[in-house]
Amino acid sequence: MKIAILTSGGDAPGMNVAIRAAVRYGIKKGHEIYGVYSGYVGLIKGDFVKLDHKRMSGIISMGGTFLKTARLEEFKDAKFQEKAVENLKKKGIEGLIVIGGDGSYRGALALHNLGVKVVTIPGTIDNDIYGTDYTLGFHTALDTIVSAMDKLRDTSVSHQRCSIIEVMGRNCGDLALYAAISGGAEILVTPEHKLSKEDIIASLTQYKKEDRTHAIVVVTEHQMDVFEFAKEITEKSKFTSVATILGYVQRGGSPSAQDRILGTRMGAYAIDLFDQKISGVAIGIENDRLVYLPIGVVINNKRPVNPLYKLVTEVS
Ligand SMILES: Nc1ncnc2c1ncn2[C@@H]1O[C@H](COP(=O)(O)OP(=O)(O)OP(=O)(O)O)[C@@H](O)[C@H]1O
Ligand SMILES: O=P(O)(O)OC[C@H]1O[C@](O)(CO)[C@@H](O)[C@@H]1O
Ligand SMILES: [Mg+2]
Repeated sequence: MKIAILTSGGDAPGMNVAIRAAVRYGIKKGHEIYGVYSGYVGLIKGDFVKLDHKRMSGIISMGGTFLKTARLEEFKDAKFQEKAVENLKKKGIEGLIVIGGDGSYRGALALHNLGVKVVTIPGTIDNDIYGTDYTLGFHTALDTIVSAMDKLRDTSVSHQRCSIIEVMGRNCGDLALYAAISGGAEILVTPEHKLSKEDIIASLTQYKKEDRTHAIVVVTEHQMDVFEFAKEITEKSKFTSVATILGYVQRGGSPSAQDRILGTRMGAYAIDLFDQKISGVAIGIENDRLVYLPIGVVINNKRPVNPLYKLVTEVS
């Protein structure tokens, strides 16, 4: 069978690993594997490249995605989706592996509904996809955040400051939550765990009275203007505060061993699913076992609130 593979949405460390596994395992299983450049952009342009074992050499340790990625608003339009199907048909490609986040999954479902055999792999640092404990790239991004937090802690302690750290995650607080636990943050603000500014300032005022030398506040993006809030904390709590937005550094870097294993397992599993004539599904990992669910189910469900939230308050 001819199978194409693309990466879409924000890049995530581990995407290359999943491509590598799907290509090498897929070829061993007798398939022809094609890469599509720049996600859905390449699909509507017919920008395909045949991939072989050798082309995968060396990419296991590379961050980003060698196939490039894109966000393409127009892909919500049926006209462009039909063009993509036409281009796949022209090449005789029957199967498509989409590696991306929830938005990319919507495009994948549209293609599945138009008759393409699609399997999706959760590739996003945000960990915001239903039906999987972890998305590919989440753990590497988390490691990057924790290493930055350790550095920020050093300077916070030296200057006896409060450090506010804004991390990515879009509408999901998992990066902030796991970072708060791993980096020993005092306060955590996420979409699932909102705290009022007054409550945060009251806690920091109390910490200052207790003579704590520093404090770390981790905040998911889009929750507040962290620079303005740092000024407000400094004025009201007397705990001198500085804000750092970690930004795109969180999306880059060599995938962690954990993401390499996850990417390899998921890439190979996608091929196994095609071989079992299963498609229209999203791959996930639950309790360390590979699983799959219909893409529509994954898109239409929200992840339950993470039970780890309890831990943050208990150990801060
Ligand atoms: N409803 C939809 N129908 C068809 N295609 C869609 C739809 N929503 C999103 N897409 C396609 O998927 C692309 C990626 O979506 P989005 O920007 O939400 O990123 P993502 O895949 O969720 O990844 P991340 O959140 O990690 O950046 C969009 O630019 C668009 O091309
Ligand atoms: O690259 P862009 O389009 O600015 O996207 C940023 C968004 O992408 C993500 O990094 C996920 O890939 C989110 O955490 C963030 O909100
Ligand atoms: Mg998304």
